[in-house]
Amino acid sequence: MAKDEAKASDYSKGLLKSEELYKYILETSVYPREPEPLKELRNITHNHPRAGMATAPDAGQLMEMLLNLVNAKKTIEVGVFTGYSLLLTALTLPEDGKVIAIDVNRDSYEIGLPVIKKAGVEHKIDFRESEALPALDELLNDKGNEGGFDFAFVDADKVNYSNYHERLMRLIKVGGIIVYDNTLWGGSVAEPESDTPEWRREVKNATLELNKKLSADQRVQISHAALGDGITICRRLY
Ligand SMILES: C[S@@+](CC[C@H](N)C(=O)[O-])C[C@H]1O[C@@H](n2cnc3c(N)ncnc32)[C@H](O)[C@@H]1O
Repeated sequence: MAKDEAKASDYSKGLLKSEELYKYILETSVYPREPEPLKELRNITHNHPRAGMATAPDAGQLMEMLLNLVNAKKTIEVGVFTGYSLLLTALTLPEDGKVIAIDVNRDSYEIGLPVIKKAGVEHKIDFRESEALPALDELLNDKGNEGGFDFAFVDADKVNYSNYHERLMRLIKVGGIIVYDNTLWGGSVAEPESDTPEWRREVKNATLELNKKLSADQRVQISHAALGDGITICRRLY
């Protein structure tokens, strides 16, 4: 199989009406423009038993554009795994840009680290092995960090997204962007309770709550996009 041919597992996150359509998007618009280091990291991650956790490449492509649109220089990432979205961020930031990357698990970050080093962008990454809540609170302890970030990407434990939102709303500047991943949770948000297996329900309910909260939050402009597993883009208005 050619390196850029979409693999069966690439479709699992797609919320489109057919796998063919998702394959078409990936092969026409995403893979041909995906930087080489990201391809390499995606291929390494493909063999990981939890490969499905990596950010979908089509969502990544939009994220790259958003980073560019806000001229992001200082960003926060919550949930790194092997580093697909982190490497994408580091490649997009200017030479003097910085991403604070938070994850409880350093081991998976180290799987992608050789690719990050080879790409020459490790100096832009401040990796913090920590639970996200205390790490964000630590950032907030320094008043100078309030409104000090241009962009945040949240892709960790879904049940805490509401808590992350309140902290990130203080850390992100007015006009800055927060992106939440998995806000359609495999499509389960729109299915009857009885169709959702027990193990998915806690996150489904947390996602339903988050989506209502973001919709009602007048401090942000939002776009709930059916990309990857669903992403919600929030732009801080005040
Ligand atoms: C879906 S993966 C992130 C995928 C990543 N964005 C990528 O592109 O590959 C979720 C990550 O969140 C981390 N995580 C889960 N709960 C966390 C928490 N409470 N605080 C910090 N990280 C957490 C996990 O260790 C895991 O690496």
